[in-house]
Amino acid sequence: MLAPIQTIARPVSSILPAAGTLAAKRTFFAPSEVYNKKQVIITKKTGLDILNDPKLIKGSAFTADEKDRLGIRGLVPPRPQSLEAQYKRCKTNLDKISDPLEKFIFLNHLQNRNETLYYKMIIENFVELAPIIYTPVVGEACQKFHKIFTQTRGMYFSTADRGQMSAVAANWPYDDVDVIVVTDGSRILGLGDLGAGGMQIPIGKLTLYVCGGGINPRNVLPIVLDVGTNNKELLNDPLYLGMQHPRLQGEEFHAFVDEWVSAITDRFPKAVIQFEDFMMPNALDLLLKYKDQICMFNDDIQSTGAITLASVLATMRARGGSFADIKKETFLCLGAGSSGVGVCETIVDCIVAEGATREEAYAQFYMFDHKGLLGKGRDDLLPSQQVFMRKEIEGGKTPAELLKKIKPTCLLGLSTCPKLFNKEMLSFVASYCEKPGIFPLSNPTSRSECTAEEAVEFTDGNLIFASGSPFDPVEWKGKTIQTNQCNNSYSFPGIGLGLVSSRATRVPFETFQVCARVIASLGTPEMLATGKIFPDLDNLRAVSLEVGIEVAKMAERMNIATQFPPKGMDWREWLKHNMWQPEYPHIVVKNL
Ligand SMILES: NC(=O)C1=CN([C@@H]2O[C@H](COP(=O)(O)OP(=O)(O)OC[C@H]3O[C@@H](n4cnc5c(N)ncnc54)[C@H](OP(=O)(O)O)[C@@H]3O)[C@@H](O)[C@H]2O)C=CC1
Ligand SMILES: CC(=O)C(=O)O
Ligand SMILES: [Mg+2]
Repeated sequence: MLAPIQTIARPVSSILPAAGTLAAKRTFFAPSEVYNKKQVIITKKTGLDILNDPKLIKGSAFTADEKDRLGIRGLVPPRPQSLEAQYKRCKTNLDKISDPLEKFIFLNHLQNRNETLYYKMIIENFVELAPIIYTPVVGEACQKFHKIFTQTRGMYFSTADRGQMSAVAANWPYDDVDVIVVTDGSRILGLGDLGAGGMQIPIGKLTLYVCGGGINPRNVLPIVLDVGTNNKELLNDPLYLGMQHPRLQGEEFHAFVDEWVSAITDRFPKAVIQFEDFMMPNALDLLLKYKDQICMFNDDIQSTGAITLASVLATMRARGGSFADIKKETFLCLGAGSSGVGVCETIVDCIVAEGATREEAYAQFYMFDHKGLLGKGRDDLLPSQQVFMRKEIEGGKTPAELLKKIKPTCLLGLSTCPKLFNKEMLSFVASYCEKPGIFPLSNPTSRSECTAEEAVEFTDGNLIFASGSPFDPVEWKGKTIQTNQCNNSYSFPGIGLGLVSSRATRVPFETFQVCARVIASLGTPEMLATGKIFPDLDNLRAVSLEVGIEVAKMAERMNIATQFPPKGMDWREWLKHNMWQPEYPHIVVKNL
């Protein structure tokens, strides 16, 4: 059960523009597929074409009437079975597999065979299967993409398609696309450049959009921009599936992405575009270039910022304080890449909303990269990093050298380097701070800055723990200390639901502030007392609904919404209504 949203000290609406006269702007759009209580698909396909389409197939669940109407009588077993019975058979077979990558491959095949059954499987077993289709196992699947590949999914735009991207975009067979997740595979989790193998990340993220955010799976599109790879092993591997040349850089890279953005927004003007796992500085440069032009955001920079801010705000609550206490925190952040900078900027935005100046807010941060502190004398920093520079301290000093001076109350790990949160650091922080925030956020598990066991042992159980990849709760001195997953998978599905339901034209920075405050308010006092700061992953749909409602309302207040609840419905009802459920559709055959 979720706690009701608490009233927040300073409502985010106060930092947003006042709503205009919205009534005049309402454009009640025509009833669409999701508007029907029963999902209906109209197709011209019949016979084997239906059985070979993962969006249409029902396998043994076709009724006698459907078998006749769709021309498949005799092509499937005679006794109709329910989706429930199919699910049970499939889960029994999945449970026989012990190797995580083999489970991934089984689920991958299921998705390519029968999408409805696949999404039902994930929704019903979210906590168990999210680590398979998402971090950590998806990381291994990306590394081995060219070795385990059997069937294509999504779209690839490569250097061979330059000058023809509109024609390539036209090849996608569905006109309605609500959400696109796109990567160039240059920084996949903390695993580096995996080239075209990065495709599993957009596929996994979109599964979370469907299962966690209720986005219609028929309207999602995973995309790889194949601009080459600098991964030497892949460049020399005869099985590699991507373009075997070095990555485009600089102007050539930007011209490539510009052409793609133009082609894709012409073809799918309603789509929300999530940029994912682009390396620095491209990740930030692309965000800054497109954020005011199209409906896009960068997941690693912005939705990671939202969920990490939520974790920090919820930590304030777990200590018995309020969101405003964030102004008293001291943050030590290991990692100054796209996520490190994005997370810290999102926290700065919140501190400013709580009444501090931007300078005061930046002064609460100590940021490190592999050369040490971003401090005096560092002339190698990007503008996005320079704002976090500590001009009063020599650049390059190590966290260990500065720990006693800075006395951080919150540790952020976005470094891709395992074990950086060591015993010395963790035990010191726990010696003066009540419930320090210990957030090793690097993925997959092998890159985590510490494990949950290490964090609990070295802090003697005095902590709030949230990690990028999942860790089990830890038994400590007769108590169970709860762990949390601070991953953007908690934030982007709800953000997407709100943006799609309101057909927002842009994704303003307020989106991520709204999202963070909603999620930070969801923990009950009982949960917070055990170290649990937000609901478990199996409540993700409920979390996404709350986030989505507030994001849609924000879009309305900011005059960027172009779609509104039909007469008689409020945003809550509208979003609930829009959330896709894993049920077989009614199929109608028409010569289109
Ligand atoms: N939990 C979540 O939801 C999310 C987690 N992440 C994870 O965060 C990690 C970082 O992602 P991202 O920022 O995009 O990656 P980047 O490659 O852009 O940045 C990595 C940063 O870590 C720094 N670094 C490397 N070694 C050390 C070290 N020993 N000490 C301190 N800093 C170090 C790098 O410094 P330098 O440039 O000097 O080498 C760089 O600033 C990844 O593992 C990713 O999976 C990302 C998004 C979401
Ligand atoms: C979670 C995520 O987006 C990442 O690790 O890159
Ligand atoms: Mg990512």
